[in-house]
Parts: sequence; C-alpha cells; structure tokens
Amino acid sequence: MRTVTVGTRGSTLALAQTRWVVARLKEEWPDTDFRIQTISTKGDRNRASLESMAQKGDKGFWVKEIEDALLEKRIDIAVHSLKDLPTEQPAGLEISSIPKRVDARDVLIGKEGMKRLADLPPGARVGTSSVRRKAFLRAYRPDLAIIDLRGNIDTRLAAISTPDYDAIILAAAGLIRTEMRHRIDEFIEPDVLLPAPGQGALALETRADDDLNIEVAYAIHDHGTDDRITAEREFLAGLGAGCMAPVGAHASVKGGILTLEGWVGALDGGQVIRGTTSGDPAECADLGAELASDMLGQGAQALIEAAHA
Ligand SMILES: NCc1[nH]cc(CCC(=O)O)c1CC(=O)O
Repeated sequence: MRTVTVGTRGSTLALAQTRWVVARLKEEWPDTDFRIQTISTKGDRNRASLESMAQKGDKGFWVKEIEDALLEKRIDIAVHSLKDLPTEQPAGLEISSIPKRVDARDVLIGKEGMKRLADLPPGARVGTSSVRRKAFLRAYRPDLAIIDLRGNIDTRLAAISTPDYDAIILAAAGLIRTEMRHRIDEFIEPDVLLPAPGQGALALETRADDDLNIEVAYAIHDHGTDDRITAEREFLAGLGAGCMAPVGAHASVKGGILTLEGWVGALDGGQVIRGTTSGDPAECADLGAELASDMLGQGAQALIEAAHA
C-alpha cells in the first residue's frame, strides 16, 4: 500500500482538522495509507513574540517549519487553516486543494448575561488577540474593555470561567471542528463583523511538481469554496496585507453572482473603511483585486501600516 504523510501543527484544532481531512482523503483513496505527522512551528514555540513578529511582517509564523518539511520531503501534504497561510507560497510549493468551507463567521461566548455582543454592558471585558477583532470592537463599541487573550482554543474557553474576562470572540470553525459547537452563544453575522479572509476554510499544500500527491489532495477540492476564498485572499493581497492585519473579507454566492465585502479598520477604532463589489464567480480574483484598489484609494494603506507600527 502506498503511504502519504500528512503534516500539521500539533494543536487540538490542527489535529482535529487534519484527522477530518485524512478521513475525507481515505474515502476517495481507500487503497492509500495516510499517516499524520505533527510539526512544531515558531508560533507554537514562541507565542509571546507573536505581536513583535507581526510587526516585523513575518507572515509565515504558523507555516514555515511545515513548508520546510514539504520541501525536504519529510511530509507529502500539509494541512493549514487557510487564514493563517500567507497569500503567496514559497517557490516549489502550491495550494493544491481547498476542501469545503465550514462556517466563516466569528462567534461570541460569554458569561451569564453576556451572551450577545449588542447586549454587553458598558465596560464589559472582551478577550481577543486578533487585531481585526480589536479594531472592529473599538469602532463598534468603544465602551467595551478589550483584553488580550492568546493561546489555543482550550485556554481561551477557560478564560470565561475567570474573573478577568466576560466574553471572548473566536472563529466558529475552530469550535465546530473540535466538537465544541455547543459552547457558542452567538454567531456574529458578517454585516456586523467581517471574518478574516479565508476563515473557516482549510488548505492542502503540496510540492508543485508532485503530481501524484496533487491528485490525491485535489480529490477533496471544492470549487465553490475556492472562488470565494480566492476573492477574499486577492483582496488581502491587493492591500499588501497579511493574516495579522486589521482586515476583514467575506464572499458569498447567490443566484450565480459572487458578492465580496471588505473591511479595513484603524486599530484604535477611530476609522473604518468598508466596500463591496459583485460579479461573475469566474472573475473572483479580479473582484478581490478591484475591491482592494478601490479601498486603497480610500486610505486603507495608512490604517494597515498604522496597525503594524
Ligand atoms: N489564528 C488562529 C486560528 N487559525 C484558525 C482558527 C480557527 C479556524 C479557522 O478560521 O479556520 C484560529 C482560531 C481563531 O481565530 O479563533
């Protein structure tokens, strides 16, 4: 039997989503043996420096060691959360498959009486470390206290049981994939808070010349998801921004028309720029690039640069 080695970070979420991918791949390739190999990244080893890495523009925080393992043929397919993946892959690697997205939305989890964003009392302490969520919260509810909250999903959920936090905001997808959907109190709709580009989607990365494993991975590719996240990621790339920028994007398809919404905010909440465009899903990349240049024309770059300063 042929063996394909699938590489991933070792966090609960990374392992859960990789096991899901492997189960899907096994359905398509029952005669292939899939082996999961965990790899520790700079992001896992050095959470404290996350912020300074973002400032230096280090976009490969969660993926560098995994990409090295691909290039050195220690693994054949890497599974990533798409939103953590830089908009460009290193020479020799490519994204060869994007499985069907789960839920793209952010969610709120709160203490008793703190279970809806709009109903949080003034001064409520909301935990998040994402610059996008911080920028949004400061603009939407300047009266809230935003408190840094890092760590994996378990650590963040535990924060709700301490006096330091009243509510936290997380990606729905992470909770759904780790079977903690029941902990979600409120799904925050994209018209309130735009998710991170690619949120809720996975990417399977392979060597660009490895036809065999490209074919293996591509068996679980989802074209509809690909159109949507291509629009979102081209928007992000067009802004010259990465996964640690105060940028939100969400694409949806209705009646054969793709609508892309974009958002850029000042980290202090003082300014937000929002835009939207729609067109043929086949033009998804152009739609993303157009919206980016439109919003650059409205001053988006200054907001992105200020957040990294
Ligand atoms: N940056 C961490 C990260 N990367 C992917 C997810 C969630 C799952 C996803 O969006 O696919 C999370 C946690 C979070 O933002 O709450």
